Order: sequence, then C-alpha cells, then structure tokens
Amino acid sequence: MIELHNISKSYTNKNNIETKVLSEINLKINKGDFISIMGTSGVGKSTLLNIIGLLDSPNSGYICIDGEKMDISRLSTDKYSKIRNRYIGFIFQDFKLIRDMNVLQNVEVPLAYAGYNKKLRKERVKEVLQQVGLVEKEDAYPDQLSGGQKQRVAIARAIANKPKILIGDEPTGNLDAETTEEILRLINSLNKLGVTIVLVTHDLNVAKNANRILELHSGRLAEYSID
Ligand SMILES: Nc1ncnc2c1ncn2[C@@H]1O[C@H](COP(=O)(O)OP(=O)(O)OP(=O)(O)O)[C@@H](O)[C@H]1O
Repeated sequence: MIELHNISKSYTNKNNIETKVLSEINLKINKGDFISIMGTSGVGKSTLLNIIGLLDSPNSGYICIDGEKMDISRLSTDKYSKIRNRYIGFIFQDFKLIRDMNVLQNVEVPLAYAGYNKKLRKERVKEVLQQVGLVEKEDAYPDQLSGGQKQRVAIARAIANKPKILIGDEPTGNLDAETTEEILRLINSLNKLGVTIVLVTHDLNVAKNANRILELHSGRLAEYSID
C-alpha cells in the first residue's frame, strides 16, 4: 500500500557540515498493518514519519502509494495537500487541536477541506465522535478537555476522512499510564476495523501493541527483537 524505496535524508548546518539522519530506508506498509518505530531521541523517528506522511521530502529515494510514485519535489502543491488530507491521518504528542474551535468544528476541518457538504459533515462528525466515545463533548473547546479526551478528538479528526493510514508521533507521550492504555485500546480497535497504523514511540510498552516493531538506528531500520 505504502512503499518507501531507498529513502535518505540529511541536514546540513550553517557550517556546511552534513548530518545523515536516514540512510537508504526501504519499508513496505501493507493494509491492516500496525507498525511501531522505536529509537533513541534524535535518531530520526519524526523525520521518517513526516516523510511517510508526505509532510517532508527525502533527499533521495521515493514513496509509492498504491503503486503510484509520489513526486516529492511537488509536496507543497495543492495536489499533495489533497492526497495528504485524503490518505493520511496524523496524531501528535501535543494533539494540535485548534483552540478557538469546539470539538465538532475541529473534527469537521478535514471534511470541509475534502469538500463534504454541511449535512454530510455533521453526520460523519457524529459517527467518528461515537467511535472515539466523545459524542457528549461536541460543543466543548479543547481547553475544557482532559489530555485523553483531546487525543480522542485528534483521533476522530485524523480518521474522519477514512484515511488509508493513521500516523502517530508519540501520541501517548503527554498522557499518564492509565490514559495511555485507554488511547492504545482505541488505536487497537481502529486497527481491528482495518485502519493501518504507524506509531513512533520510545516506549517499548506502547510499541508492543503493534504486530511489527522496527528500530531506527544509525539511519537504518531493522526489526526490533524483544529479547
Ligand atoms: N529541520 C531540521 N534542520 C536541521 N536538523 C534537523 C531538522 N529536523 C531534525 N533535525 C535533526 O535531525 C535529527 C533527527 O531528528 P528527529 O526529530 O527526526 O528525531 P527523533 O528520533 O524524532 O527525536 P525525538 O525522539 O527526540 O523526538 C536530529 O539530530 C535533529 O536535530
């Protein structure tokens, strides 16, 4: 479904010193997969996730979605914003909800962008809020919600367009142990419904929820062995 071919990424600082973060990474993400990517701080996990999510472009290599090669030099164009909006749902450690929009309006954003009319938007928002167990909070503003509730709203927004893949960058990083479990249960239930998941985490207990754990180390991706 999503394939990474020989993806490399490096950053060059102002003294022209190059740091190689990703080195010829190959990865095949199949429909229904639940993949965790682990690695120490600064190893390049977010960089890799942003490339998978078409938010950032590699220096070399390419990505295919359903066999179509993405033209990474054009990631900022309208066509790619639409692809991102339709195919990819993102969740982050800091939720990234819009403060002056209530729950309903936050979840509506990707639907409006995808061109759903008002009636269809309302129906779909109700459906996804039901799925994440937050129907009664549709009028609340982000500041009035707990961390776990905010992440539920972010998940509802991320899945509203029925994306092919749900991508999470440390989505439980700001949550306590109990709320982390609650969010992982929700993510697991979405995966059982067929949503493909890729999570970045440095927490093995979180990573263990996946059916495949990978570790990023020295720019390379390898299967993580639990023992
Ligand atoms: N825009 C940028 N310009 C220069 N260097 C960058 C940029 N973004 C990331 N880096 C560097 O690339 C490396 C990988 O960063 P990245 O955020 O992907 O790591 P990470 O594994 O997600 O880290 P953490 O677990 O701490 O969030 C780091 O050394 C970082 O300083």
